[in-house]
Amino acid sequence: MAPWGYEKDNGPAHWHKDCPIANGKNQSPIDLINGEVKYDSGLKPLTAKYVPFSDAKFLNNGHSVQFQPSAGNGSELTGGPLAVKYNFEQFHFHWGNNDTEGSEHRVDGKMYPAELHFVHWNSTNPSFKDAVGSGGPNGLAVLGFFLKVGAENAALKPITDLIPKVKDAGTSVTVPSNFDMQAILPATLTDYYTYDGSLTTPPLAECVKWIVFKQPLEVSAAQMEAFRSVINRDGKPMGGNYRPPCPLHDRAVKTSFK
Ligand SMILES: COc1ccc([C@H]2OC(=S)NC2=O)c(OC)c1
Ligand SMILES: [Zn+2]
Repeated sequence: MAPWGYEKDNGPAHWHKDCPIANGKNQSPIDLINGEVKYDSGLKPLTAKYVPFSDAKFLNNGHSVQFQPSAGNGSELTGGPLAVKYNFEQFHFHWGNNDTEGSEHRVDGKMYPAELHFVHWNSTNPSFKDAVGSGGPNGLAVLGFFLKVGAENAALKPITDLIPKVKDAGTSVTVPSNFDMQAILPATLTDYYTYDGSLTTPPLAECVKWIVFKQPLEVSAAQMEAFRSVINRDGKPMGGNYRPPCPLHDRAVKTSFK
């Protein structure tokens, strides 16, 4: 099989050939159906502490654009549905070629123009890679933020301004050390959906505690156009780099809100 992608000949319907777990019972993304979720009063507040990065890269890996600090930077996530501390690893995006599509998760069937994933790994593992392979849904904790078109996102501007420098697959650029990642997050990390799921691209490992926020972040039309100018490893626009929803099977989706 050609390396996996999102085209007709290598897209999500083909992934099971190299990754049989694609047809597993804990796959992501899913459609978050409000009539089927259950409020869980036991969910604690989430705390994310992102410390300034000395050397971080913004890169085009052929299927997304990704912010990646050097390992062991000390940024961490605790609370919510998480039993232990998780270390920040990277954040990246999924988006569409128009405003009606692009997010991986959906809410009552609605897609947003993009979705931002903040990736963290369970600190009881020696590394991110070990956490991915640790088995069970507590290896990674991924915060999912929907993006909708509106006001310019000043916190994401230092990143979206770098996009022209990573237009082509395999390119990367150093991120200015004054980039404040904490500013991207809403002031309080409340109102989220949480469920056990997987990576949304190969290897599709079922190692993710998902935390998807109900309130979308806003980005400007110009910022969305910046994402749509990115080219993938096949030399085509990267937009459309989202997996369609997977069956819920017998999983429960809990909410921190009524
Ligand atoms: C080996 O590391 C990986 C591999 C794939 C993914 C995909 O799974 C989700 S979620 N988004 C993705 O693009 C990943 O993200 C955490 C990390
Ligand atoms: Zn992702």
